[in-house]
Amino acid sequence: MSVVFVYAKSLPEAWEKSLVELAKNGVVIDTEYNEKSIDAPAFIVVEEPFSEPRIHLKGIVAGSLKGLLEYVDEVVKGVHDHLVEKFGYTYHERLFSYRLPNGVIVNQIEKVIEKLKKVPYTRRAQAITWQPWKDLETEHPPCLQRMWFRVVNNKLVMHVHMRSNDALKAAYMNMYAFTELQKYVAESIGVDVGRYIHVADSYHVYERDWKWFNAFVEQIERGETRSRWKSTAEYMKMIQLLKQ
Ligand SMILES: O=c1ccn([C@H]2C[C@H](O)[C@@H](COP(=O)(O)O)O2)c(=O)[nH]1
Repeated sequence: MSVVFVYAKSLPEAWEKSLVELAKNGVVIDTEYNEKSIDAPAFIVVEEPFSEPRIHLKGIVAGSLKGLLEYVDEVVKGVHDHLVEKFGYTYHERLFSYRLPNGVIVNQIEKVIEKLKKVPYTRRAQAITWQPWKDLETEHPPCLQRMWFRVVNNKLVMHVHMRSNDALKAAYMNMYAFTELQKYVAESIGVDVGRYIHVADSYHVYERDWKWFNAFVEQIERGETRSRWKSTAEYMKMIQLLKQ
């Protein structure tokens, strides 16, 4: 079946398994960037997203090792929201200050936290990014579409829905940052972090990356990539060493 379905304990395990499944089950589909991609819908379950090791060094495709932390600050703290005019959107801006065409601004995450504090089992705690009055026309519409939250057994569960996700060059960093947002919401409610589910309508790898994608998948299957899994403490130490 041409779908990616993954069940894993940790983030590095989930990401690796998703790439193996995509290589096996993906189909070749054209893209709007004049090149082909290998593509499948993906459903990725991460049972304990904060279990260690949580870092996959190969998943950090950001120019620098600390780029992962900068991306977390962008998504959770909004450090790049001042650049929205230039880039069209940031996830933090859409989630924490979603601007309606009439100028009204909605802090969806604050509302999610309020709702879950009142009714932990509500099915209505969600935040969206899509703004059809402009995203249907803009050049770079957001890939993240919706985040859904619920408290189950005193843990905060989060489901994330993306319309499009670069499996090789973005998915790990997306999942890492989104689970940091999950932790932020969990802490605001006063519960632990629970299961994370990542859904992508199109989970893909571009043709230009196929060579190293296939090589990486072979390395995963031979068990050679475990040395790239690091605990958060090890990762922080690596960043400190680079600073010196
Ligand atoms: O958070 C993001 C933002 C972008 N992309 C990737 C997915 C696609 O490869 C590309 C956007 O292209 P379109 O789907 O808009 O054509 O960027 C991600 O994977 N995650």
